[in-house]
Amino acid sequence: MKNYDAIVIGGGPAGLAAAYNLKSGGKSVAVFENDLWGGTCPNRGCDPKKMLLSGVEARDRIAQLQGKGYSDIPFMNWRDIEQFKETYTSKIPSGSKGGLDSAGIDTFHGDAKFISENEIQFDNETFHADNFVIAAGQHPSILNIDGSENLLTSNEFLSLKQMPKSITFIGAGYIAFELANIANATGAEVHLVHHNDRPLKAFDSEFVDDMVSQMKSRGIKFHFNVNTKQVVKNDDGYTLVGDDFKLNTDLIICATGRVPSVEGLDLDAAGIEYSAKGIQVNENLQTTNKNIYAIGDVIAKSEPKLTPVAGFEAKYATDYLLGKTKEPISYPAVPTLVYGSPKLAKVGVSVPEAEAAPDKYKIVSSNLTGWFTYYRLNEPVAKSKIIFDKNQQMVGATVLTEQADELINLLTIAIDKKISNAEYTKMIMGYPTVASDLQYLI
Ligand SMILES: Cc1cc2nc3c(=O)[nH]c(=O)nc-3n(C[C@H](O)[C@H](O)[C@H](O)COP(=O)(O)OP(=O)(O)OC[C@H]3O[C@@H](n4cnc5c(N)ncnc54)[C@H](O)[C@@H]3O)c2cc1C
Ligand SMILES: NC(=O)c1ccc[n+]([C@@H]2O[C@H](COP(=O)([O-])OP(=O)(O)OC[C@H]3O[C@@H](n4cnc5c(N)ncnc54)[C@H](O)[C@@H]3O)[C@@H](O)[C@H]2O)c1
Repeated sequence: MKNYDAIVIGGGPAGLAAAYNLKSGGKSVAVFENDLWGGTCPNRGCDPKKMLLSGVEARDRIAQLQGKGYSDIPFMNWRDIEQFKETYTSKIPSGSKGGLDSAGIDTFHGDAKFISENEIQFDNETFHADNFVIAAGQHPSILNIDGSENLLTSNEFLSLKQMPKSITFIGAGYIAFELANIANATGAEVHLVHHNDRPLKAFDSEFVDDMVSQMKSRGIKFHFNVNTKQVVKNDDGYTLVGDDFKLNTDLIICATGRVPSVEGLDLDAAGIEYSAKGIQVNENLQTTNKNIYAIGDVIAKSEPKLTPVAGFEAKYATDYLLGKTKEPISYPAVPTLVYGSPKLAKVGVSVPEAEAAPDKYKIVSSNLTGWFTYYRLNEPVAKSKIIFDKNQQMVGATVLTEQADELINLLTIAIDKKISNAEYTKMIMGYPTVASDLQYLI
């Protein structure tokens, strides 16, 4: 039997951050990973996606400057950019494991399962620990339909060796929008099939409609209110079948959500309760077994399932475990972003929330296309909705622009640190930039 102070299950952003914090807190630590060291974000999520987006952004810039210095819109060469992405992702697993080795954290690769409240079994050996941290993340869900074996997921899309002539995404959430936009920049025929007519349902519908219009203008074909019933393989691709709907396509990516990776862990043996939404945790991120914590995408929570949230929870849970805090977890404002063309982002109080409580909130809508920062890039759409409380303090924002990824972070700082307009104007920002515009937004 092997003994550790703490065992972490999952070597993604949450698990790695937890392991390092526990080790630097003086604990003996082991991490178990059953797939790629580094987890979803750097191997099959945020980072490879955003590397591919670099090419889309370059193309968008050129497209916006037609007749203003440029006269052709090049397609993105998929094989080249995919290989560029690979130069980054191929080093992640060894780099992630190497970091743990150098820190003196033991690593084990393969499947482990709980056999009691404080033991797991791995390779016919029993491992005991005083505490466990479960950070097993999520994996893509696949529709339960006839022909589901013909569906691929974001995992395979991000490493396709060749972009097919036509590609179809089922779903209209973050993944479908982001990957459809990338495929479109290569010149592929792109379809997006959705079971209702409310894509990106967590976002302001007016801005989503603008984003859909932009993507349509680039040639992406949206098929709303189509309930996918079956996928049939044929000689030269697949047919997606819905009620009164048929679509022939070369490849189909299922992007209908992600599910917690709990199967195989035998959580019941450790007294840990969970549901289809994830592992149940309390305000200290303890599971129903108080010695076992769960963090990151694998937990059932209302906060968005994102890398920085996973890291925040890892720091909190392990600080709590180390006795560094006794407070319940308290999340700061969490920005969320859809990396399309343009990018859509929100933080804090949402537009529907503000609309439902006009006595509490004021919404200031701005068309930013004429503002210098956006005008110089000739952005076709750039808009913001900033939400203020009764004290004129900004409490929420939704923005739609190519530069939303930078803008939303500045707005997040202002919301989180309660920076007023008067305070902001006391600072000097580099000009002309997204940051220097902020004094006119908040
Ligand atoms: C296509 C895509 C794009 C994304 N883009 C963004 C983005 O732009 N920004 C953002 O913030 N977030 C993004 N995300 C979400 C982000 O990747 C996750 O929120 C983040 O990776 C969560 O970290 P985690 O450590 O909780 O889980 P993961 O990163 O999923 O890590 C969990 C690890 O546990 C391992 N594991 C699972 N079961 C076991 C087991 N039984 N034993 C041992 N190991 C196990 C898994 O193999 C995995 O390595 C994206 C996700 C996807 C899929
Ligand atoms: N930029 C980012 O931060 C980013 C990017 C990608 C993924 N992520 C993370 O990954 C998670 C999963 O992303 P996702 O896009 O798979 O999930 P999602 O929950 O954002 O979207 C799933 C979509 O599939 C639709 N859907 C469900 N069942 C369907 C069906 N039967 N037919 C057609 N459509 C159906 C849903 O209505 C929804 O629009 C996100 O919630 C987020 O946490 C984040």
